[in-house]
Amino acid sequence: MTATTVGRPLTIEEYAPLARARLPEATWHYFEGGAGTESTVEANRAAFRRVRIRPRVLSDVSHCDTSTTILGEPASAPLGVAPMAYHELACEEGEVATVRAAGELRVPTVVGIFASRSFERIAEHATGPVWLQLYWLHRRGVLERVVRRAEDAGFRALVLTVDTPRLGRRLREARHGFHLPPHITAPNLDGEVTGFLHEHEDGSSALSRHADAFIDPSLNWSDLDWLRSRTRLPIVLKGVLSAADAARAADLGVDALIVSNHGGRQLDGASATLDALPDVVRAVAGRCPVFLDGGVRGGTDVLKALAAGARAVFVGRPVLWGLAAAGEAGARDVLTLLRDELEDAMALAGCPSLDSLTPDLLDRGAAAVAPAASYDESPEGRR
Ligand SMILES: Cc1cc2nc3c(=O)[nH]c(=O)nc-3n(C[C@H](O)[C@H](O)[C@H](O)COP(=O)(O)O)c2cc1C
Ligand SMILES: CC(C)CC(=O)C(=O)O
Repeated sequence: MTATTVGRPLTIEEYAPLARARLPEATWHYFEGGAGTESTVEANRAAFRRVRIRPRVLSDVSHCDTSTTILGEPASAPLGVAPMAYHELACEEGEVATVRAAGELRVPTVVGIFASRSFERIAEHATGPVWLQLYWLHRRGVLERVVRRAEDAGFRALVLTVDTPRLGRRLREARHGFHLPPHITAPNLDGEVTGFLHEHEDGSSALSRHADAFIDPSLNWSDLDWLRSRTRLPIVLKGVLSAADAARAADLGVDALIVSNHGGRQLDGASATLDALPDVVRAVAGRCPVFLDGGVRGGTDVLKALAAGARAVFVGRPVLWGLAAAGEAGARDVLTLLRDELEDAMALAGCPSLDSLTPDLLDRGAAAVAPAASYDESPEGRR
C-alpha cells in the first residue's frame, strides 16, 4: 500500500510517489514498467504477499544480527543493489551516488554495463564491493575490454544477465516514446552506443532499439567458457528460473545464481521469483549461493526469501526511487529501511540470526517446497 507522507518516508514504498513527482513522466514509466500485461511484475509482489510467516517464540531475540558474507565479503545485511542502466536518469551523480549509499551499509552494488558513469569513477567512490553486470554484446572485443577495465578498477564479480536475448515488450516505454536526454550516455561502451539512443520515435522505445542492436541473442552454454577464460573474477548468472538450468550452471561451476525475472520486464508470464526459488535452491544443492531479486519491498520480503533458501536479495526499482527522491541520501535510506525492517522481522519471528531463517518459518505452500541444502559461505564450505 503506497501512502503519501509528510517528512521522512517510513516505508520503502513511500519513496515511489516522491520519485514520481520529480521525474519526467516517460522516465517514471521506464523505471516502473514491465513487459506486456505486466503480470510478472504483479506476480513478484503477489508471491511475497501470499507466503505467510509462522513466528517462533521464546528464542531470546535481544540481539538480532543481520550481518553476513556475500561472495565471501562481509555485508551488514543480506542485501545488494540490482543492476540497472543509466542511474543518471534518477539523479545527477548517477552510479556514484548509488555506490556511496550501498558502501555505507557495506552491501554490494551491481553496476550495469549501461552505466552512466565510467567504471573507474564509480570505483573511486565505492566503499563497498562493486560487481559488474554484463550483457552478451555482439562485439566480443568490446566485452573483453569492459571486463578488463572492471577488473583493473577493482570490481569483485561479473554478473552475466541471461534472460535478455532481446528486450521484453515494454509497452509503457513505447507509449511514452521513451528516449534518453542527450547528456546521458554509456561511457563504458566506447562510443558503441550512439544515435538512436537519444532519438524520439512515436510508438517505440529508443532504449529497446539500442539494446536490441547491441545484445547478441546467440548466447548459449558454451559461451561461458569464453567468459571464464577471460577473467579471474567470480561469475554470477542472473535471470535463472528453471531448476534444470540451475543444475546445469552449478555443474559448470558458476560462482552464484540470481533467481530473477528482470523485475517482470522480460518474459511476461514468467514465474514469480519467490515461487521459483526453492526448486532452484534444491537443484543447486549447496554448490553455490543462490540470490533473488524482484518485488522485494520490505524486511518481511527479505526474511521470506532467505527462509526459502536465498543467501541474499537484490533490490531494483526502490533504489531508483530513493535516488530520484533524494539522491545518495535517498538510496541510503531505502537500503537502511530494508535492513532495519529485516532486523525487526527477525526479532518478531523469533530468529536472532540469519541461520535461523529456515523453510519451516513459512506457512504451507512455501514450506512444502523446502530446499534440500543451503550454501555454506564458511571457508570450509566455499570451493
Ligand atoms: C530501470 C531498470 C533498468 C534495469 N536495467 C537492467 C540492466 O541494465 N541489466 C540487468 O541485468 N537488469 C536490469 N534491470 C533489472 C534489475 O536488475 C532487477 O532484475 C529488477 O529490477 C528487480 O526487480 P525490482 O525492481 O522489483 O526490485 C533493470 C530494472 C529496472 C527497473
Ligand atoms: C538498457 C536496457 C537493456 C536496460 C535493461 O535491462 C532494462 O531496462 O531492463
